[in-house]
Amino acid sequence: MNKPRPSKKPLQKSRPRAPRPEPERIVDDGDIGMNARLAALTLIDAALEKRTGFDEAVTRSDFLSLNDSERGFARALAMLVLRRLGQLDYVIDKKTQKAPNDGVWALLRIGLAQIGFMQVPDFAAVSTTVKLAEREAHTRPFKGLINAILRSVIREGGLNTPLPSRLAPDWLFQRWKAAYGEPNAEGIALMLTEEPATDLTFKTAADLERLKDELQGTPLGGLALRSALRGNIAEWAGYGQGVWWVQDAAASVAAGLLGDLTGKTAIDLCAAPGGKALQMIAAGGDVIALDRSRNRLKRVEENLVRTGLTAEVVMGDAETWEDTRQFDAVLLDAPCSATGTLRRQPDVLWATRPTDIAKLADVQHRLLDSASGRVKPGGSLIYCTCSLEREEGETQVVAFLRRHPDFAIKKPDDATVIALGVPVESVAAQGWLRLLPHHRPGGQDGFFIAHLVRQNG
Ligand SMILES: C[S@@+](CC[C@H](N)C(=O)[O-])C[C@H]1O[C@@H](n2cnc3c(N)ncnc32)[C@H](O)[C@@H]1O
Repeated sequence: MNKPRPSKKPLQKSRPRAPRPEPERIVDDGDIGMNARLAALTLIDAALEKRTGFDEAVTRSDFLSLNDSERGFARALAMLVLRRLGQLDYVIDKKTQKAPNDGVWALLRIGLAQIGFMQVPDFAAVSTTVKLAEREAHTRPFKGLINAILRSVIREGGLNTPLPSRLAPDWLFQRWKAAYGEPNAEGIALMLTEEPATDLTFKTAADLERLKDELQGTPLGGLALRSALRGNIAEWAGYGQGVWWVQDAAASVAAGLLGDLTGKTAIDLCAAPGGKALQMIAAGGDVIALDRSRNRLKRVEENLVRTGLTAEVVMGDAETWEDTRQFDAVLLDAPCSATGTLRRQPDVLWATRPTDIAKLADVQHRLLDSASGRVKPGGSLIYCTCSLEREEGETQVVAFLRRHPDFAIKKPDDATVIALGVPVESVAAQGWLRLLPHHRPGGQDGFFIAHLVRQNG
């Protein structure tokens, strides 16, 4: 099993224990049982193995053969472990003299997560974890140890909270510290433990105004609204009418920078599932939504049908797509490490390796070069990634401007920043936006966004 657990090095001093957080919504007194917990262990293993591991594991037949409540519980437990991995590993590290084997470590993680953060009675969390330990030869001898550790945490009233630097993978924390300074790195790492709210982007301001109370929403600027609702979004007001779609507030800024696109042509070169393309259409643009993934393009089609918006949908590779048209607006929301989505995808954060960032930066470089040729003179190129890594943002744009002196950065003016609800600390002196997850109260996806304009002539 591939796991980023800490070594037995001297521990940092812990902070005072935080109040016990709100438990997850799924309740289990042990009835959901062993299958769900075994499935959670499998999901966690898969998630730590590779970046797409979690998403693949939830579509496998063994997972799908579970009943609804087992699947729900397994998913919630696995996600919770991944969100709290740094904290859980910190506690296990503190409670053990010698690092236990991988199987014992994995069981302790799920046992502690249930005790610390789920509405599972403590006795059920302990007994199911011990029963799982009985099943395997390499964990059976450690039943007593598991029982003792879980009970000691219960006696202490919950889990100790480590310093923020222990919440995220150390190598990423060190990068963030080097890029943005320690307080920002800590702010980012703390966001990992937050369950994000659902942000919606509206077709029109009138729709947002009409539905904001029913959706228990807080307007975030532009056409974005943060809803306090939970549960099935298909049952929320306005979903059936297609007047909004789910999109993080920070993500909505990228297309928002293009403003009114009436009478203009636009292309989203990496369009699926379509959030930014829908925004460009709603802003009046004549839009092409291009993506190389047939499956993901189905989501674009579904979103277009539901919202009643229209675009030319094209399956193709943005780098090599042979089409000589040039556009008033080109949006490149490039494939990236997605470290900025840590609140929504903690699994991706733990499975990312430094080599992934270098490989993705190379792809982004090529996509940017190709995208530049598709911009009309005087037109706009929006480059964005939901990554916190400079190689996928700042460094990329600085190098691009050196290769393409016919482009310049357009810094958003104050009125645009205010209208789109961009936190002021997210606007860099160089003119690009570096939206960090903790810049917005309640959090947001981390994004890098640059508006590049091709000079005329
Ligand atoms: C970050 S997502 C895009 C999100 C989208 N812009 C939105 O707002 O909903 C990146 C997308 O890029 C697509 N992609 C990756 N490499 C590509 C390529 N070379 N050409 C076209 N699409 C690509 C992926 O299939 C994925 O759908």
